[in-house]
Formats: sequence, C-alpha cells, structure tokens
Amino acid sequence: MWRRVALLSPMISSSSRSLKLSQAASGLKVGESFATDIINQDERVSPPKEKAPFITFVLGGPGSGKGTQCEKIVETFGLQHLSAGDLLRREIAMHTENGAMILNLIKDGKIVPSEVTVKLIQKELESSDNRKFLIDGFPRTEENRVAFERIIRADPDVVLFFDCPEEEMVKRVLNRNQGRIDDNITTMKKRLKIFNALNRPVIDYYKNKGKLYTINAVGTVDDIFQHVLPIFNSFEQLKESSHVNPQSHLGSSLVENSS
Ligand SMILES: Nc1ncnc2c1ncn2[C@@H]1O[C@H](COP(=O)(O)OP(=O)(O)OP(=O)(O)O)[C@@H](O)[C@H]1O
Ligand SMILES: Nc1ccn([C@@H]2O[C@H](COP(=O)(O)O)[C@@H](O)[C@H]2O)c(=O)n1
Ligand SMILES: [Mg+2]
Repeated sequence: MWRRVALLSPMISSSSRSLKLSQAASGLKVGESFATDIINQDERVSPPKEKAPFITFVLGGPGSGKGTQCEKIVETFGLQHLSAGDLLRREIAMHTENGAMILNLIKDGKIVPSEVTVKLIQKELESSDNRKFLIDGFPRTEENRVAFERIIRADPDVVLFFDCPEEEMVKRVLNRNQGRIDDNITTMKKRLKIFNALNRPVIDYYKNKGKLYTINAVGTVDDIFQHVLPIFNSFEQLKESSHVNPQSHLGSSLVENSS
C-alpha cells in the first residue's frame, strides 16, 4: 500500500530513512500530503513523486442539477463524488456531536460553519484511494473557500457552475420527493437568497481566476451532460481512467469558459 508522507528527506539519514518515514507518515493531514513524496511500505524503494489530486468544485443553485450531473460524470470519468450536503446529512443521521446543530441550519437553509464542512471533506479525501474528486455543493461561501485553502491546502483544477433560472430550480426541488427536510417552498426561498448573496461571489472569484465553466442547466439531463463532456475530455489525466470512451460521446461546444 502507498502511504503519503511529507517532504522529510532533509531530516532523514539514508540508513534509517524508510523506518523514520513510515513513523512520520501517520498523523499527516491532506494538505501536507499534497506537496509530498510517497513511500511504498511493502518494497521500501525510492518513492516516485505522487501527483496532486484532481479537484473539481461543482456549484449551482439549489435544484440546478449538480448531484444529477455528478452521477453522470462519475459513470464516465471515474471521479469520486463528495457531496457536501450529503456529508452533512450523514452527520444528522448518525447523531454525531454536530448533528443537531447541522439539522437546525439545514432546516433554515443556512450555511454550516466552514470548519465543520471542510473537516468532513478532508476525512473523505484522506481515506480515498481515488485521486480525482468532484466536490459538490462546495464552496458555498467565501468563508468555505478560504477554509478549504487553509485546511486542505489545495486549489480546484476545474469549477463547474450549473446556471439555472430560479423558477426552474423551485420546480425541480418541489418535485424532488426524496424526503429532504429543506425541500419546501419556505426553505427554498431562503436557500435562493443565500445562494445569491453568498455563492455568487465565489463564482465570480473563480471566473476571475479563469477556472470557471458555466453550463446552461436547462434542458434534459442528457443534453446538459453533452455540455459537460468536452470540459472533462480536455484533461488528459481524466481520460486515462474513464470508464467508457468519452470521445465516443459527441460533446457539444456550448460551454462557456468564463475566463
Ligand atoms: N435537467 C433536468 N431536468 C429536469 N429535472 C432535473 C434535471 N436535472 C435534475 N433534475 C431533477 O431535479 C431535482 C434536483 O436535482 P439535483 O438533486 O441533481 O439538484 P442539486 O443541484 O444537487 O440540488 P441541491 O443543491 O438541492 O442538492 C431532482 O429531482 C432531479 O432528478
Ligand atoms: N458547503 C455547504 C453545503 C451544504 N450546506 C448545507 O446543506 C444544505 C443542503 O446542501 P445541498 O448541497 O445538498 O443542497 C444547504 O442548504 C446548507 O444548509 C452547507 O452549509 N455548506
Ligand atoms: Mg445535490
């Protein structure tokens, strides 16, 4: 098994390098490991450089179709889907120490403190063997974004923004029928307000950085996915692990890279 360790070479003599590396390896955080060396614990050989993980943030208003499109991206390109909302709902279901606080905030369409959400994401990133992630519904606020940079010490490679009119989002959420406590008109109105006030600045931030891909989220699920395909097709490292031949899909060029 490959374990990630920080750049420790200067503090390690050649004879005891493997042992000290493996001792030091436990207790590392994801952010530390992103600029790291690795060691093969079975073979004790010189480690090759580990590539930084490929991170996609998936943004869009409530009901814009983020989760639906993420499922299709996973099927085609093999990324791991981490939905911030699902991670938070799991805390509620498991009655963890933050569960009750999270429930109250979600009921009211409010944003959970960034530290809590980022730590949940961090756990998933660190325990995964996948190196390609779709982080859905995150960052929701500038505070979320800054906390991710501080704790995880990584930047997204791609930011998708599913752009959908409010009327359509309301219709979809009210028809979702998955028993979500926030799928009602009162909470939906609050969520839309929060989206416009707090998520829009994050979208603008990535637009200015040239990382934002704005996708028209109106149409059938398959039509919309046709706009997503060419984005991921343009990254060589994603083609390597694709489950189907993404080239066989006719990705349209209706995507706007808003840089
Ligand atoms: N293109 C589409 N056309 C019609 N309905 C859609 C489309 N995409 C998704 N839906 C439906 O709309 C609802 C909301 O979609 P989804 O859960 O993917 O949105 P979301 O952006 O993840 O929302 P949230 O932020 O609330 O989690 C679901 O019931 C889904 O099946
Ligand atoms: N970064 C986030 C993401 C979500 N929340 C809370 O969860 C609710 C549901 O999120 P979905 O992505 O599943 O729509 C959302 O309204 C927030 O209350 C959060 O706080 N921070
Ligand atoms: Mg969702």
